[in-house]
Amino acid sequence: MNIMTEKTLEEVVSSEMNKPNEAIKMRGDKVIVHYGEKQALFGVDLNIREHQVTALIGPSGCGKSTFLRCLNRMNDTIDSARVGGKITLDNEDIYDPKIDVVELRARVGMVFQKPNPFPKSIYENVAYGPKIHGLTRSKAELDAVVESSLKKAALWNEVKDRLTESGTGLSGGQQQRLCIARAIAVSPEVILMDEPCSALDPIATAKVEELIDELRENYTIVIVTHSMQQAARVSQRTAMFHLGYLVEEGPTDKMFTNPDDKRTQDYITGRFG
Ligand SMILES: Nc1ncnc2c1ncn2[C@@H]1O[C@H](COP(=O)(O)OP(=O)(O)OP(=O)(O)O)[C@@H](O)[C@H]1O
Repeated sequence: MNIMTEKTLEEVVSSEMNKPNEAIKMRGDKVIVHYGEKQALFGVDLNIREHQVTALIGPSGCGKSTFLRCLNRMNDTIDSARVGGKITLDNEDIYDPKIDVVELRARVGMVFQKPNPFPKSIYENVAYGPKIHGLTRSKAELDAVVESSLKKAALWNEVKDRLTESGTGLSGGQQQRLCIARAIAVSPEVILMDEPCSALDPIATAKVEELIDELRENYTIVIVTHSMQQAARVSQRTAMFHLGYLVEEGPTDKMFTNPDDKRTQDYITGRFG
């Protein structure tokens, strides 16, 4: 009898632990993008789950970066780009005219393919965002934000004695973690990463991948990657794009072992792309 009760409890606990986090942080609804006459996305419906890493995969030119840039309105900076459909953050339409784009980009931060620290000190690179957003009231508070952001980006120990040195003097992998610290410093809710490891060597890549896994606890992450191994290592959900369409989306382990669509199967096994 006791054994039965224990087993039932164990089952309950285990099913609770294995329950996927269903909270939707961002919702893409029939997202369409044109660059001038050329259509790059054809009605993409894709939800981004909170505290999960979503990997966007697919052959070159399929629209992964275009979709990623829609999520914090970076496409606004491209003159020819027109975005249609609807994208929400916590159920709020991010293309609503009332939305302050600067504030949106603080909530939905971005890390680019090539590390792009400002030609300023390591300290200033991280302090810049909190300063312009008025997030801190004293030098001591700003120091604390810089330190905690560098710690969260797993860079503090390597730079704590050289905060006044230029950010551009760091190694590529350190520069990318500095850019992640810079994004974290304004307390984003979502971090977009566009091939963040493509300019890094395998050791720096492993560090950034480890970091991505740790960041998931506090942030929602969307990453564009060409590396199937990377998608499999860091993400919980994977979305496969092809020729501007979302082919399918699902749990990463399923997408890599038993995808529904032949195009996903062909892509992950290297038959095209
Ligand atoms: N700024 C732009 N102006 C015009 N066309 C663009 C622009 N950016 C992207 N495109 C086009 O939109 C389509 C999708 O490009 P996008 O960069 O989103 O694809 P991707 O899947 O991220 O590719 P890659 O893996 O090569 O980075 C491509 O046909 C591309 O040529």
